[in-house]
Amino acid sequence: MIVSVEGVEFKYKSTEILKDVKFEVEKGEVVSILGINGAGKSTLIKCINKILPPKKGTITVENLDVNKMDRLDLAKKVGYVPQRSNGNYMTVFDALLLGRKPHIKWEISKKDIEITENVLKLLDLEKYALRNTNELSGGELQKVIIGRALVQEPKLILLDEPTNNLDLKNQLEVMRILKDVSVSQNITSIIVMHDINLALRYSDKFLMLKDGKIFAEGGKEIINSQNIMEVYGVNTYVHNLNGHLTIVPEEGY
Ligand SMILES: Nc1ncnc2c1ncn2[C@@H]1O[C@H](COP(=O)(O)OP(=O)(O)OP(=O)(O)O)[C@@H](O)[C@H]1O
Repeated sequence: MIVSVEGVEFKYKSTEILKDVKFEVEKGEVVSILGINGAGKSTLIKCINKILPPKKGTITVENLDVNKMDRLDLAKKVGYVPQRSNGNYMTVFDALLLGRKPHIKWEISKKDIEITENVLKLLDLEKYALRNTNELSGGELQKVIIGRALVQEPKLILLDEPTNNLDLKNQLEVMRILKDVSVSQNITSIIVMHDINLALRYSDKFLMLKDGKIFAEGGKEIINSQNIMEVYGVNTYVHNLNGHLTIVPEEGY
């Protein structure tokens, strides 16, 4: 087990967002968090990354209590891709290299450069290496931010709607890369997703969040018409298309 969330509660002022959230994630799993807008998905992954402090409960990563870890130690284990990012006057290469920061002691090593170059290649960003990040399209920038999390060589990556800005090919590519690193490097991903079909294709496990609680948790079997109705309020058919489970909303849902 890499992540354990136990009895987590979170409030923004007096508004309760997360109520007794409890789940575990195994090493190397790709996990999608599903739920309607405002369900608390981003809040949950921000709690795991210690950006927000839960009011109650415990979150551990590799059996260490996140709340007791310092930022640097946490950054060696956990990468985070936020919902929105801005570019700046830093080049793509330097923005990726920044992901090595938690590992750099005195100066940048050959290994740091090598890892950065590998991720540049993996995400097909080589042609942008020397361009400033404020001169990229939204999708290109999104890939750089995902790349920076990979350069960090974390055990766990938390991603908040990572495919949002991406065209179809890049959506598939990013999800495939997350799946590949989960298999080849045992890196775990917890991904907030709105596209249920994309989630179905690449995830091992699903967490459906409703009213601040885990409504359903498990494999593909929990992505069924009944649960989708309960969580999203939409009538759907579940089809098996060439071996891929596919959710199709009913006419007039
Ligand atoms: N800084 C904040 N202060 C007060 N309320 C907030 C704050 N951030 C989020 N909220 C509220 O908390 C609730 C959960 O927000 P959160 O961003 O976690 O939802 P989400 O499931 O990620 O939504 P989406 O799918 O729209 O991104 C929402 O009702 C939101 O309006």
